[in-house]
Amino acid sequence: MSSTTNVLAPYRVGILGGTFDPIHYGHIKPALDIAKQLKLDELSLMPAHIPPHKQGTHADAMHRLKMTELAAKEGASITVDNRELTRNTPSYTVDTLAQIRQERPNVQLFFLVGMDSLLSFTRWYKWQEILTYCHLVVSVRPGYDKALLNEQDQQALAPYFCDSTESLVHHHAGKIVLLNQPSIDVSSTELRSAITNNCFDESLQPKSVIDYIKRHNLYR
Ligand SMILES: Nc1ncnc2c1ncn2[C@@H]1O[C@H](COP(=O)(O)OP(=O)(O)OP(=O)(O)O)[C@@H](O)[C@H]1O
Ligand SMILES: O=C(O)c1ccc[n+]([C@@H]2O[C@H](COP(=O)([O-])O)[C@@H](O)[C@H]2O)c1
Repeated sequence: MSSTTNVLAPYRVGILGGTFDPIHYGHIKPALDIAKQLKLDELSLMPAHIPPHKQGTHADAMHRLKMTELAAKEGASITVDNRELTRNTPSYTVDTLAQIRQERPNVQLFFLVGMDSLLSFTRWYKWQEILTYCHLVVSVRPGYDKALLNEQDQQALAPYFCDSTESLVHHHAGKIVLLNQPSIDVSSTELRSAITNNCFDESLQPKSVIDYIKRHNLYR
């Protein structure tokens, strides 16, 4: 480490929450790109037990966790945080981040989401409180665009948007930053329907996850 770097930079922790039903490269690759771009010290994948905005899940939590653990091996520095699986209430991000913040008061937290999540963010439970714990990092996702935010949401979110990743160092939390990494056109919904038809694609999911799905006959 040079004498001028990192002396004042806070320790940076990135968290990608998701249903991961199943996990795919649209989750992992943008997260790894963001980790590099933002020089994150840690990156964790956090499977949701009861995703607040979804009508249930397809594979049970234990399978989603196992697939997430396999996918985490795709990046040397990725870990899995299973804390939400220990709660039997909706996996509200605000509760999770409040807990993490209590455990680690001094780290800078970055909650990673895709653009589709930004479009619904003002409907998340206590969304303003979420931004007191973390920065929100939004990755591009085919089919979704910031321009699709309605007028009311644009106004609500405007004070939080931040143009440069460099300036994030000056804020402990509370900024929303949009990053422009290569996009990956895949969703768990599309994969589930392909798997039902016995179609698997190693360009969209790690082979280890595909093998797990086959072994446990998931999504049939
Ligand atoms: N292809 C993608 N590119 C960028 N972000 C993505 C992509 N797929 C998912 N994400 C983001 O990852 C997080 C978890 O997504 P989730 O597990 O719901 O996957 P999904 O593919 O959207 O699932 P489903 O199709 O079942 O709704 C969300 O913040 C979502 O915006
Ligand atoms: O807290 C909320 O109200 C909330 C609403 C929607 C999604 N989330 C979180 O956002 C992450 C991605 O959710 P999903 O449904 O796209 O898999 C996951 O960690 C969810 O718990 C959280």
